[in-house]
Formats: sequence, C-alpha cells, structure tokens
Amino acid sequence: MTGVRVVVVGAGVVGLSTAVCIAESLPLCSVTLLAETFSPDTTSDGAAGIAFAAPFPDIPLERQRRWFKDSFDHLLAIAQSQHSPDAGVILSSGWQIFKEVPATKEPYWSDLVIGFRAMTDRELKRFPDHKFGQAFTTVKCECSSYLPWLEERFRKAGGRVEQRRVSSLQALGNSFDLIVNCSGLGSKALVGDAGVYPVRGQVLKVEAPWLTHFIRDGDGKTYIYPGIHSVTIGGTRQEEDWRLHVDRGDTANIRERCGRLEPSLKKAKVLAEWVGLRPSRRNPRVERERVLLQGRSVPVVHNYGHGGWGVTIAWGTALDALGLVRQCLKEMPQAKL
Ligand SMILES: Cc1cc2nc3c(=O)[nH]c(=O)nc-3n(C[C@H](O)[C@H](O)[C@H](O)COP(=O)(O)OP(=O)(O)OC[C@H]3O[C@@H](n4cnc5c(N)ncnc54)[C@H](O)[C@@H]3O)c2cc1C
Ligand SMILES: O=C(O)CCC(=O)C(=O)O
Repeated sequence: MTGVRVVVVGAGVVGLSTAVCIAESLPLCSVTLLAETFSPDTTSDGAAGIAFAAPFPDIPLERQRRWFKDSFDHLLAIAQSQHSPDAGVILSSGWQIFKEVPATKEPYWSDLVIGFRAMTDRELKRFPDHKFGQAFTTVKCECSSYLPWLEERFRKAGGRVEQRRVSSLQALGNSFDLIVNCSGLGSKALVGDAGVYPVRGQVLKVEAPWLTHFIRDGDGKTYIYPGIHSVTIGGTRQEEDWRLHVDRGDTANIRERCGRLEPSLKKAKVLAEWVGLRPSRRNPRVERERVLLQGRSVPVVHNYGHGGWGVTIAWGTALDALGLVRQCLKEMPQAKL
C-alpha cells in the first residue's frame, strides 16, 4: 500500500485548514477535499473573520486557549508576511465596549492577542451608554481571499479537490480508508448529530474607508469591523432560524444600532447584504470514532460545530484533528507515514 486514502468533507475555513494541515504534514497520504460548496459559497465566506471568541462550556480552558493561540499565531504570521494581501489576513485594532461592567474583565485569550488593556475614560467618552471597555489588536481574516489561498496551498501539497454532495458516510466507505468530517451545519444530516443547530447571522458590507478601528458591543449583537475591501457591520444571532434571505427589518435594525455607535456610518454606501447560518453546537466536536461502513470499520475524525468562532479557532482545531488522524494511522498496520 503506497498511501492511506484520506477524505476531508467540507471546504469552509475548518475543512480547508484541516486539509492543508494533513496534506502538508503527511505527504504519503493521498488527501481528497470533497465538498458540496466551495468559496465564495460557504458560510465562512461571509464571516467578519475577526479573531475573537467566547468560551465553550465543557471544553477545558487550556484546550480552548491552545486552539486560540495556535490559530492566532498562524494568522499573525501571515498578516506580518508578504502573503498578507493575497491571503486577506491583516491586523485589526479596536474596542469592545460594555453597558455594564462584565463579571470577567479579561477574556481567556486576553494575553494571546496584542496589547490587551482596559480602555481609558478618555477613550470611553465617545460611547456615553457604555461604562467599560477593552482595547486590543487582533487579526482579521477575509475568507473570500483566505479560502482560495488555502485551497491553492492544499493543491500545492498534492491534495485533490472534488465538488459533490455526500448523502451519507456509507457512500465514502469503499473509496477511502479514513474520513475527516468538517461539514459544519451539514453534520446534522451527514452524521445525524441532533446537537448541531443554526444561529442565523445577517451582516452588511459597507463602503467607509475612513473607519480604521473595530467597535464591538459586549452583548455580541452589534459590531463594526473595518476590512480590506469594506466594513462589515452587524449583526443578528437568531437560534434555530434557517432563513437564508436578507430580512429588511434586520437591515434597518443593524444600521440603526451601528449608527448609534459610529454616526459617520450614515454616510456609508451599502455594498452588499449577507446572511449565514453559524454551525452551532454546545461545544465543537473534535474527536475520533470508528464507523461500520460497507462491512468495514473505518476511522472517522470529526471537526465541526464551531458556531460563531470558526475563523478564530479553525487552525487550532485543525492541528488537533491532524493529531487524531495520526493516532488513527498508527492503528493501521499497513500505513506508511
Ligand atoms: C454573520 C456571521 C459573522 C461571523 N463572523 C465571524 C468572525 O468574525 N469570526 C469568527 O471566528 N467566526 C465568525 N463567524 C462564524 C464562522 O463563519 C463559522 O464558525 C465558520 O464559517 C464555520 O466554518 P466551517 O468550515 O465549519 O463551515 P462552513 O463554512 O459552513 O463549511 C461547511 C462545508 O461543508 C460542506 N458540506 C456540508 N455538508 C456536506 C455534505 N453532505 N456533502 C458535502 N459537503 C458538505 C459545505 O458545502 C461547506 O463546504 C461568523 C458567522 C456568521 C454567520
Ligand atoms: O461576534 C463578533 O464580534 C464577530 C462576528 C462573529 O463572530 C459572529 O457574528 O458570529
């Protein structure tokens, strides 16, 4: 046997990151990336792409810190290299502001981003409804550039790409020795996970090149993220809402909320409106199991359910998934690594 046949299902930021990690680290495996949709038609494509996260309830904080750190350091290195414009990864500085002083003044990643500090009274003055704020520099990833850039990197590492929908893992059992499931919300049907659910998010992309700093309300519903080509303003977090069309009421509401934080947005031209369904789950599923497919016991590594933080932790969870793939290979006596 010359190599183990690995398939990665899903070409959003999680699937592409995972596919790149596997193809670059395990050159003797033949890796196929298989997905129903590719950039620009994935959920990842419309994300603001800011590296920022809230904690998941049941994952040890040390593991979450590792996911954040590995991803942040990976993106920071790109942002500070000549690849930054092609990959669409940049540094982004700004403020998170709170109407009430939060119980936890420093998020678990406060020492992993750059220059995290409490805002001064002078900085807070322009936000009269807010009592407390955090200033920091993080990274921002424009997935409409980053995903094609990752796909190119995957192809250069010898990966193959195939576009089709997979109706069940059974359909893959004959053609592959190891399955890596990065199908996001698709995992609800693909692996019958009832714990995966959509959280609808609507954003507007506006033209406002004079804005250079992000502003995020600590309630997580209102944010303004300046990017390379446009400013993303949002948003909504509507649980179990599968509607993919733009809601005019949401648009008006977003413009009103963001305009209150940044009055100059009233002058900004709307370039596009977008809706995505966050692949949410109580905790992301990054684990392995064996599944009986066509009479064969096939190892499956899962990496999905990142909710609203998929861009932020994709690279870190991809490295974990790579570790799980290595464990599966060790259990295959015929595999050459
Ligand atoms: C409005 C909004 C703003 C956001 N902003 C941010 C942000 O600033 N920072 C951040 O970290 N995150 C953000 N997110 C969250 C982020 O977008 C998601 O966490 C991330 O996109 C999830 O990536 P994914 O690869 O798991 O899923 P997806 O991008 O949805 O990709 C899933 C892939 O699986 C494929 N697939 C599914 N089922 C099948 C099947 N049966 N057969 C074949 N292929 C299949 C799909 O075609 C697709 O290629 C935001 C989300 C929204 C909605
Ligand atoms: O929450 C944020 O501030 C970033 C955008 C995001 O992650 C989201 O809308 O899911």
